[in-house]
Amino acid sequence: MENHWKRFINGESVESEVTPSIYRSWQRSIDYNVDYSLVSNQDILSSPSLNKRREAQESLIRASEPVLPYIFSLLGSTNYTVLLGDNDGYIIEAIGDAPFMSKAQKVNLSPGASWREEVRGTNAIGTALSDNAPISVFGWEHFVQDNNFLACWAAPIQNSLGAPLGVLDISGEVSLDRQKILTIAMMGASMIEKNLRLSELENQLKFYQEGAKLASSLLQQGFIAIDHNGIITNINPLGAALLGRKAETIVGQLAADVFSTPKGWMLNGHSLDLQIKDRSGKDVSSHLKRVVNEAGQSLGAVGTLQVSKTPSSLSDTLWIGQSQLSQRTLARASKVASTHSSVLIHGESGTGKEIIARTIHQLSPRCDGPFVALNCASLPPSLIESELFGYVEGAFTGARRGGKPGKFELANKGTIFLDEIGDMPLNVQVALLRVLQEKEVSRIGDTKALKIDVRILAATHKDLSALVSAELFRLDLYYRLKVVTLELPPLRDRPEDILDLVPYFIRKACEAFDSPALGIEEEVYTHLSTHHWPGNVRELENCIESMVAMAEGPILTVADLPDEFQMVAVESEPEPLLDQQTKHAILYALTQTKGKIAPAAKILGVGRNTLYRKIKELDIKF
Ligand SMILES: Nc1ncnc2c1ncn2[C@@H]1O[C@H](COP(=O)(O)OP(=O)(O)OP(=O)(O)O)[C@@H](O)[C@H]1O
Repeated sequence: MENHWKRFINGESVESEVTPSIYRSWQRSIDYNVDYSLVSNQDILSSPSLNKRREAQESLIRASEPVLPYIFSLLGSTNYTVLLGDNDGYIIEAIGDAPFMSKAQKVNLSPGASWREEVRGTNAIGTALSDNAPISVFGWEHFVQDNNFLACWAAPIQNSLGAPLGVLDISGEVSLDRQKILTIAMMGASMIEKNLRLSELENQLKFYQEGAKLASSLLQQGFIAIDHNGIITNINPLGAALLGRKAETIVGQLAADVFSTPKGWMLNGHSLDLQIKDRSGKDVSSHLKRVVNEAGQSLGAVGTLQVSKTPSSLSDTLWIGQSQLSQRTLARASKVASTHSSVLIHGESGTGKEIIARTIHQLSPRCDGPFVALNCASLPPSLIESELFGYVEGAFTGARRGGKPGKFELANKGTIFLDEIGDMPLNVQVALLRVLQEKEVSRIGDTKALKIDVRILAATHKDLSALVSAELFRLDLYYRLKVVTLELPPLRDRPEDILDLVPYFIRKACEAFDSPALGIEEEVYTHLSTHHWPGNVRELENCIESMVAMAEGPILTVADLPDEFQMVAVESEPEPLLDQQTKHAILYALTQTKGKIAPAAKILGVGRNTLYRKIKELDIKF
C-alpha cells in the first residue's frame, strides 16, 4: 500500500489497485489541498469551544455513554481508543488505552480536533462521514503520511432518515483483523442509534402525556382517560369537579373502584359508557371511545364526562334541594296540590315562594290549565284592581279599546298566584273576597259577571296576622286564604341545599349565557354554605350568575367569589368559622346518609353521641 500511496502522490494512476472508496477519498484530499507531509494543527477546538460543542451534542453523548466502554471492552487488552465524533467530524468523546492514546495525541487524534477530510485527508472518521458509510482506513491508506501507523474503523451514526448525526471510531495500531473490528464499530454505532431513538420515543411519550394533560385542562368539558387495565390515567380538573373530587384522588385508581363498574369492564364491556353519580347524587354521564392499536387490540379508552340532563328541560325543573327541610316542604306541597284548597305561602324574600306555587300547580289536577301570577307589590294600588278583574272599553280614562281581561279571567281552569298579598289595598281585598265567595268576576265597568273556576295561591313575607291586628288586612280574607299554610324555611336553615342549587344555577347561567359548562372547586361550597344569605336563594342565584359571567377559566374557584366573600374569607378565620365548617361537615354527612345519624357519624369518624351533642350545640336543623 505504501507503494500505491507514493505513486498516487507522484501523480501516477493507481485507481485499479486501490479500494474505490479510498481512491475517491485520496482524490478529494488532493482537491481540498490537504498537505500529505504535515500533521495539521488546524480546526482544533479550545476547551470552552469543545465544551460548547459537547453541550450541543448532549443527546448523542448520553446515547453513547454506555456504548463506548462496552465497545472498548470487546476489543480486549490490545492498544485501542474508541472515539465519538459529531457530524462535523470533531472528536467529542474518547476512551482508550493510555499508551496508544498518547501516541494518537501526537497526530491530534484526540478530543477537540476535527477529522473532516477537508482538514486531514483520507481517515476513517472523515471518510465515513463523507460517504455516510462504514469504512476502515489502514496504515498507508491514510492520506497524511504521519498517520500511517494508524488502523481505524468507523461507522456513521444515523438518524431515522439515514442522515449522519455523528460517527463511532475505533483506532489502534495496524493490525490484521480488519473486518471483525469494523463489525464491532458498526454494532456500536447501531447501539447508539437505538439509544437515541429510545430517548426520542421517551420525549415523544412525555410530549403526548403532558400535551394530553394540558389539552384536556383547556377543554370546556370533563375529560377522562382509562388504560387497558382499567386504571384512570388522566382526568381533567373539570371532570374531577363534576364528580366533586380532586383529580389527584382519582388518577391511578381503578375505574371499577371509582365508578362501581364491574371489574373487567374495559376488556369485556360492549358499551364503555359509565353511569356515575356526583357527590350530591346527581347523574354524571360519560361518553367513552375505545383506543385501539393497529391490530385492533384495546389500549384503553378516552372520553367526556358531563352532568346528565333530566329528560325534561332545565326550565321545567322546579324545586331544587334535597335537605330534609326542603323535602318536608315539597311533601306538604304535593299533598296540598291534589286538593282545591287555597294555600298561603309564607317565607322571607327569595326563599322560592313562587317556585313552590308553580310546583303546586304542576302537581295539581289543574296542571294543564294556566298558571297566572300577579305581584301585588309591583303595581300602584290603583292598578291592582283592573289587573285582577280586567275592564271594559271606556271603563275609565286611558282604558284600552276593546277592554282587557283580568288575571282571574286568564287563570280560568287554572291557578292564580297572588304574590305579596300583604300589599293588597283594602278596597281590592273586598273585591277579591267577593270573587272568592261567588266564584264569578265582573270586569270594571261591566254589569255582566263571568263564572270562573280558579284556585288561589297567595304568598307573603309579611306577618299577615299582625296586619290583621293593625286592620290593614281583612280577617275574613285572611281565613279564606290560609286554609293551608306553607312555611318556606330560609336558606340559612338548609345550607345543604346549596350543594344542589349551585350546580343547577351554574348550568342555568351557562345555558343563559350560551357558554360552555363550568366546574366548581370543592372549597367554594364551604364558603357558600357558611354565608348568611339574607336574600336567600335569589341572592345565591345572583351570586352564581355573576361568578359564571366573570369566570376566568373552566372551573369556578374561591377567587371567583364576589368581593364580600373575599373579605369574609380573610376576616373570619377564628372560632365561628370553625363552628361553621363543623356544621357544614355534619350537614354534608347527613345529606349523604339521608339524615341517618349512625352512618353520618361513621362518615365523620365520631361516635353517635358526639354527633348528637354537636347537632344540638350548633343548632343544626336538617
Ligand atoms: N328551591 C329552589 N330551586 C330552584 N330555584 C329556586 C329555588 N328557590 C328559589 N329559587 C330561585 O330563586 C329566585 C327567587 O325565587 P322566588 O321568586 O320563587 O322567591 P320568592 O320567595 O317568591 O321571592 P319574593 O318574595 O322576593 O318574591 C328565582 O329565580 C327562583 O328560580
